[in-house]
Order: sequence, then C-alpha cells, then structure tokens
Amino acid sequence: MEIRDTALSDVKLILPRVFGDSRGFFKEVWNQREFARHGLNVNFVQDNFSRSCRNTLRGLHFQEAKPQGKLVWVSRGEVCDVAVDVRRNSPTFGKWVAECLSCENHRMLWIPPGFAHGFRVLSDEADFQYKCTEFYVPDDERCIRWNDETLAIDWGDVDPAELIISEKDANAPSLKAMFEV
Ligand SMILES: Cc1cn([C@H]2C[C@H](O)[C@@H](COP(=O)(O)OP(=O)(O)O[C@H]3O[C@@H](C)C(=O)[C@@H](O)[C@H]3O)O2)c(=O)[nH]c1=O
Repeated sequence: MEIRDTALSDVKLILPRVFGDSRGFFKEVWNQREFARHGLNVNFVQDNFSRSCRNTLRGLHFQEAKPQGKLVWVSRGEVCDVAVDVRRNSPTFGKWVAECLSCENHRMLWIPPGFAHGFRVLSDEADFQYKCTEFYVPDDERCIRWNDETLAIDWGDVDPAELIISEKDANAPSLKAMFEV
C-alpha cells in the first residue's frame, strides 16, 4: 500500500498493492498499521456504499460539529472525486483536489475531517465505498453547492443539464453563504 501526498498535503492518495492472478485480483483496501506508519491514526466507525448512474453528482457534503474523515474508493465503475478544504483557519481553506477513482486504477483517497466531499460518476454505473471516522449525524450535515463560483471545481466535460443531483444538493448554499467569507 503506497500513500502519497496530493496538492492538499492532508488529503492522501492511496495506491493499494494489487495481486493479480488467473482468478482475478486481491488487494487490501484498509490496513491500520500501514496508515499509522504514515502518521494517520484513524478510527473508523461506519462503512458506506452507494450505487449511482452516469452523471450522478453527490456532494459537496461535510459534518460541522462531528467532522468525518473518509477513506473512499470505487469498486465498480469510475468517478471524479473531489475534496474541498473547509477548515475555517486553514491556509488552504476553499482549495480542492480532484482525483479519478476507478475499479481499474484502484486509486483511493483519504479525506481527513474538515473537508467537504463530492463525486461525479463517469461510467454507466459506479459502486462507491467509504469508511468514516464519525457516525452520520443528519442535523450536523452541511452541503455546499457543487458549482460554487468561488470554488470553481472542474468536474470534467459535462453538460450541467445532464447531471443527476438530489434536491438537497441542488439547493445547497454557496461557500460564501455558508462561511460568511
Ligand atoms: C450519508 C448517509 C445517508 N443516510 C441516508 C439519509 C438519506 O435518507 C439517504 C441518502 O442520503 P444522501 O442523499 O445524503 O446520500 P449521499 O448524497 O450519497 O451522501 C453522501 O455523499 C457523499 C458525497 C459523502 O461524502 C457522504 O459522506 C454522504 O454525505 O441515506 C444514512 O442513513 N446514513 C448515512 O451515513
């Protein structure tokens, strides 16, 4: 398991070792000792799985009082995954990183607490899995508009009219409205 820095150094790109053979492949997706070796001492309490069709966009989501760290990967299909630093006093507040995660490239992201997260599905369908360091607290959940003009996230080549977005996400406030910045 290789753990690399991204443009936002607290967000890590994880490259599992993939053992392929005539049956298929094997990989470890989470190894506490490997994470700890890189200074990541995390305690996961919830595992999530979502299935989405092409051009579904989920996000951007975070929890305010009980921020969740997330280890995310794709077990079928391909997504453009985005993490946004929303830690108020961070020098990189409002900066984001995007990474293409797929069942082919085996890439995973570690998104620490204090980041908003979202993804767009690039394949016909995508199975998205993630481990969380805090339980889901619906009242604590916050959403930021996916096409916020301050963030200006590059979601790739897509007609916004073709995106499939929940009502909650479509009505999410801007970064400015959320943080009064
Ligand atoms: C996230 C979540 C949702 N739910 C329920 C609430 C709701 O009825 C239904 C669908 O919820 P949502 O529409 O919020 O699902 P979704 O838009 O997939 O939410 C997820 O988006 C990605 C981008 C994240 O980063 C996640 O942390 C999570 O916020 O599932 C749970 O029971 N537990 C959970 O942990």
